[in-house]
Amino acid sequence: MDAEADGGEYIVCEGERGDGVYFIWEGEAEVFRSITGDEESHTEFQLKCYDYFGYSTSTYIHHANVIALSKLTCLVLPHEHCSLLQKKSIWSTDKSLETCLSMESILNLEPIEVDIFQGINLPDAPKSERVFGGLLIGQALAAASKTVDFLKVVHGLHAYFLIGGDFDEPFIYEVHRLRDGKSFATRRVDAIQKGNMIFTLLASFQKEEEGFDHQEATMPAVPPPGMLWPMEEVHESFLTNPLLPRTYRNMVATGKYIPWPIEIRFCEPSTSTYGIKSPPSLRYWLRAKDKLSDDQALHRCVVAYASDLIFLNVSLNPHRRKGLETISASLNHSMWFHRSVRADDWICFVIYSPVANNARGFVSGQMFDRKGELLVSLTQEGLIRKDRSPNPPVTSKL
Ligand SMILES: CCCCCCCCCCCCCC(=O)SCCNC(=O)CCNC(=O)[C@H](O)C(C)(C)COP(=O)(O)OP(=O)(O)OC[C@H]1O[C@@H](n2cnc3c(N)ncnc32)[C@H](O)[C@@H]1OP(=O)(O)O
Repeated sequence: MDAEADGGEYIVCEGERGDGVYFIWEGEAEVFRSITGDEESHTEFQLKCYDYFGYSTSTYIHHANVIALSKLTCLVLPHEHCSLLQKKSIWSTDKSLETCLSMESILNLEPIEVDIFQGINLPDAPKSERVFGGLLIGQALAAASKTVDFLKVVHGLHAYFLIGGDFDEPFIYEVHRLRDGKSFATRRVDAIQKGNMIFTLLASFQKEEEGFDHQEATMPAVPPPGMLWPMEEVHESFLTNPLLPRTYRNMVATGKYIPWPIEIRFCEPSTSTYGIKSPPSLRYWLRAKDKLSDDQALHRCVVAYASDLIFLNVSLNPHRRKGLETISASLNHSMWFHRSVRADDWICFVIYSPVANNARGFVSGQMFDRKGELLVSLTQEGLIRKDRSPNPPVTSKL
């Protein structure tokens, strides 16, 4: 909506309830406050084109009068739409994000001190037995990104998971500025809980630069995501699938299913649930469920988060058999970003495990966009063991 006034007319009056934020589109105005009653008044300053005033919430009362000095046109953003003015990006620490489970809320960090940030495991986020490694990678990378010149984006990262995290304690991310060069910048981020370093990440950032270009890797021929089942439907089918043990089906039926913020579509039916041996490879499409703001740093953090979801367990495929219970935990994780990514568009994750030995599985992966361009290369090494106890309680060592 807009508001108009001629020279000398009041556009807002002191003591009146504010109805939104006013942006001056044309003309000039004067701000003044009454000092005692109506007689004395006191000019504060003048407003010109593109200046703005007013309040974004309906409870505020104007503390000054605004009078048009000439013909004045203001565009008014009513307070009920003022949330549009809030930034939606990992650079914002908007508290309202905590109410909905979007990727931006999961990666949201609170600045505590210079180069120190705090992240949490949202209570309503999906959980497994351990604090999800991808959460630590995504939040630590977000912390590092906040300390780097915005023209530089992450191109490589290497992380180590040192101790299992505690779901109920905040993660404190300490960023160490190792180097700031003209083209590159390097950061180390340590994640601390109760005084213990649980995770550490090294990340290198680079400015965009013209250079040599080739791609030998080719995306395998896979069905497009639109032709494949959403994970939710696969999950529902477990309830009635007679191939699955009854105990497993009961667990699916009674367990609370919390949808992931990442949508996943397997390119071929996954047999891992059935306890059947299969080759050490997997291909699936993934993307963030929510639309993300255009912030390349955010997109890379979301891809980093998602990359740890279904990766290491591919190394268990050739060892699966009925009744075999396993424990697994990511030990380290490396990523190389070759190109810009859009985490809210489909990405094909092609995983292969060339070796497992000494209770460690090794996986390597490639992520392609829908055109077949290689976006990211990844590797991970993780602990894979036969479970010694039927239901091992995984507790934090902090
Ligand atoms: C989108 C939604 C996301 C959220 C949903 C996610 C779902 C998807 C999930 C995706 C998941 C993605 C992947 C992720 O996110 S995994 C999460 C990220 N990774 C980690 O948290 C690993 C952190 N690192 C460590 O915990 C340590 O470095 C480890 C443990 C690796 C080594 O440290 P250490 O050298 O000290 O270890 P240890 O060898 O002495 O053993 C440690 C303990 O384990 C017991 N133990 C040993 N062997 C067995 C056995 N065979 N059966 C049963 N228990 C066994 C053993 O008794 C001992 O306990 P205790 O005696 O000390 O009490």
